Amino acid sequence: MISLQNVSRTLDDKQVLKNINWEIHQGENWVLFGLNGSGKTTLLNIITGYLWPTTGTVTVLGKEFGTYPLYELRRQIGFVSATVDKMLPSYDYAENVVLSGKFASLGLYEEVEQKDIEYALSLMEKFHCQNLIHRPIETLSQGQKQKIIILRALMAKPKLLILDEPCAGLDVLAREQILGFINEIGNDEDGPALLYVTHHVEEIMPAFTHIALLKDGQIFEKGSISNLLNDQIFSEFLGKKVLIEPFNGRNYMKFL
Ligand SMILES: Nc1ncnc2c1ncn2[C@@H]1O[C@H](COP(=O)(O)OP(=O)(O)OP(=O)(O)O)[C@@H](O)[C@H]1O
Repeated sequence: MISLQNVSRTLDDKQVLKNINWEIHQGENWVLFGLNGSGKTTLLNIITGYLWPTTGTVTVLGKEFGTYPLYELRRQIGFVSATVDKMLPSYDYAENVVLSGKFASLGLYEEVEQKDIEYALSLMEKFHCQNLIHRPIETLSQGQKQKIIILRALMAKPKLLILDEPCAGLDVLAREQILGFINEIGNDEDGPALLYVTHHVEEIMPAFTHIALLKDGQIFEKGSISNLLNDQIFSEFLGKKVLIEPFNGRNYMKFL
């Protein structure tokens, strides 16, 4: 799905990413875990083709960057961040925003086909959002808006869905709702591979299989969550003694 080989990136004389080697295969759901300033955004910008690496090669969905039209690739990659909701058309209905994912717009400005409408509604039903049908966006809670934005990304049937801190700014209840929602998408056999960016251990849901720990622009460790999500690795990664406590399929971190 994604292959980064010896990827480095310099911005204004600062080496922001250093020699990143990372492979994401079909059937894997990854967490990209890093503290502020570790290089997560820069890495995502490289994966989505908005930034070019200074050195190294990037292959996404089997296509090496530079050899294939980027807009074709981007259509197959869904992207959700915490800030997209600010751009939502407030008077439009939720289902129209979902539908607009087909056209890579945020509201509906194009002619739609019946089959697209049916697919949008089926997505809303499949992921338990039928109660949001016919609701103007301005009447939705922050968590409900985020669900609509995620469904909008699914509308284009992406092979890869990147979720860049999608729970940032949500209250604890809305966050739990969204995490459950994302977990369901991650468990869906017909769904896209997920790449979830966070710096919160408790957001790592059971559907995630792998984790890459990014520190100072370098991959500190990467591999299966069962091997890496533990006291020793996280204490070394953070440079502070921490305890990772599993509970009910999730993990919680405490500083000692
Ligand atoms: N245009 C730029 N010029 C110089 N340095 C930059 C530039 N953009 C980012 N950086 C630096 O590169 C490092 C990585 O930034 P990046 O935004 O990728 O990190 P991040 O992990 O996404 O951080 P956060 O979680 O705070 O958003 C930071 O130290 C940042 O200050």
